Amino acid sequence: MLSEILKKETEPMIEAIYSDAFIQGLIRGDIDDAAVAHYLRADSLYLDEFAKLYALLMSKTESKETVRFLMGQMAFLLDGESEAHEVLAHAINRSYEDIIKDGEWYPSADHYIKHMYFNAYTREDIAYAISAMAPCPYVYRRVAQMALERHTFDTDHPYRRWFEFYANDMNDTIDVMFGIMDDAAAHMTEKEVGILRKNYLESTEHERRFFNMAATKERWKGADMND
Ligand SMILES: Cc1ncc(CN)c(N)n1
Repeated sequence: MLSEILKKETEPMIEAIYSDAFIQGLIRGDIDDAAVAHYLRADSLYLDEFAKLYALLMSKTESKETVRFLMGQMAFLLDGESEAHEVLAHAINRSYEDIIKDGEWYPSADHYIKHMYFNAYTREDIAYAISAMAPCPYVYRRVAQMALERHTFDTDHPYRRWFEFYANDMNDTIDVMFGIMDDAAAHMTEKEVGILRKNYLESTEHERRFFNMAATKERWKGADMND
């Protein structure tokens, strides 16, 4: 099945994400506060758009079951992940609202969301957009599982609940997304399946870039000229 192949194929990239500065900083608990704030500013914008992508896909499917899933995901995103974000804001002793009020589309986040929108707007079958979106829950679940398997977090560890949230709350989302991709792949040509695969691999790389963007506090070069 396509999803099983992709899970295996992306495991080295997910190991790399796990070893990179952002996740390791969360695990050690000594990540730079400014990197966490940078991540939250980008991620609040990213999740708002991710929710709107579901709305866009709703208009493209005939399946009521898929519409129900998409609606549930929208509600979850508009509200649900705030729990994970609150953990990060609390760890750096700042209010979430205060951190995100000057959110910006930093380059890597900007590139990532446009990859998803491109697939949602230019292709009729929602499986293409879903293949670009599925690494979003999958990478976080896998990274969180790795962290919880490999480390014992003290109960008062500032980021423990962030890992627990993503290790546990993504299962239904991932199953449905992989189901949509696998069903589509079963009747697609080899070339079309190749696009699903490429979308998925690129998004996994985008996930890595997104964390590194926060760790390095990436900005547009032109933005410095206004400082
Ligand atoms: C960039 C990104 N990717 C994934 C997730 C987890 N839904 C997230 N919050 N942000």
